[in-house]
Amino acid sequence: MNSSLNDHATTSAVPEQPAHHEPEHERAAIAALGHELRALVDATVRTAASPDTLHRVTDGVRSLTRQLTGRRRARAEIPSVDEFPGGVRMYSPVTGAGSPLAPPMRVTPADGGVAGTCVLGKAHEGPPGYGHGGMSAMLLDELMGWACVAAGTPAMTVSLQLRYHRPVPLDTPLRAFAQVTGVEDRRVSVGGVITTEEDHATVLVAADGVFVSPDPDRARALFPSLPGT
Ligand SMILES: CCCCCCCCCCCCCC(=O)SCCNC(=O)CCNC(=O)[C@H](O)C(C)(C)COP(=O)(O)OP(=O)(O)OC[C@H]1O[C@@H](n2cnc3c(N)ncnc32)[C@H](O)[C@@H]1OP(=O)(O)O
Repeated sequence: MNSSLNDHATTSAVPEQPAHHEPEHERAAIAALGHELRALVDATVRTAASPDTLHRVTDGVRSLTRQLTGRRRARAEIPSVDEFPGGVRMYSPVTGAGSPLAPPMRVTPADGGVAGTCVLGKAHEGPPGYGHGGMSAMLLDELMGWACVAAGTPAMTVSLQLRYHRPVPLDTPLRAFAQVTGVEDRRVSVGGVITTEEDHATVLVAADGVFVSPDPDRARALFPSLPGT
């Protein structure tokens, strides 16, 4: 596993003369835009600005969107800056430093599995002040996928069972942990939990999942642009 997955998450400086086709420079630029877009999303869901202001900002955002021109990636295309499976995914909605949707969660190896740290904001809200249950599921699903990669068996979720013990607080450092608990041929059993960073003993959400590694023919069909498939 590439443990530097999210080292780009906090990068905010764009080189003055980015060297094109250098992945690290591209990733820094992607992460810088992702960072600003997440700030925009956060400001958008927290603001109490007047309708006039919202209309003015809408016009500004529309003109910015028009600047993202050029070739668009095809549906199943893997970005050149990514390392799939098992490495950097710049636009992952969970870990991607370039995603306006991602917290983004930082993944590192830990205690026989993988740990993920992040803070959920107002954009991830379910009950007022707490995280959406679907966000918890998404964090755990992704991290459990990373646990499969770390165990040497990249695999896809076929079932995910969640138990919500306590609400997950917003604006609070969180820690998720996932580990493989069993492997039977292509079937991988994985467990995961979410706690706060402050209190690892109080489980907020627990998950049990079954993941299956696609056989080579299925992998080729699902991911035609994956080198080696
Ligand atoms: C190159 C590989 C890359 C993979 C990397 C992924 C990275 C993901 C990134 C992370 C993103 C985060 C994560 C995400 O978001 S992953 C996205 C959400 N998940 C999906 O989209 C997966 C959708 N499902 C499928 O495409 C297929 O089911 C796959 C391809 C996974 C397996 O299709 P296959 O045709 O092989 O199987 P099946 O579907 O007929 O049946 C499944 C059933 O069979 C059991 N079973 C099957 N085989 C074995 C076996 N050998 N030994 C023991 N048991 C086996 C299996 O447990 C299940 O049991 P049950 O239902 O009866 O209880």
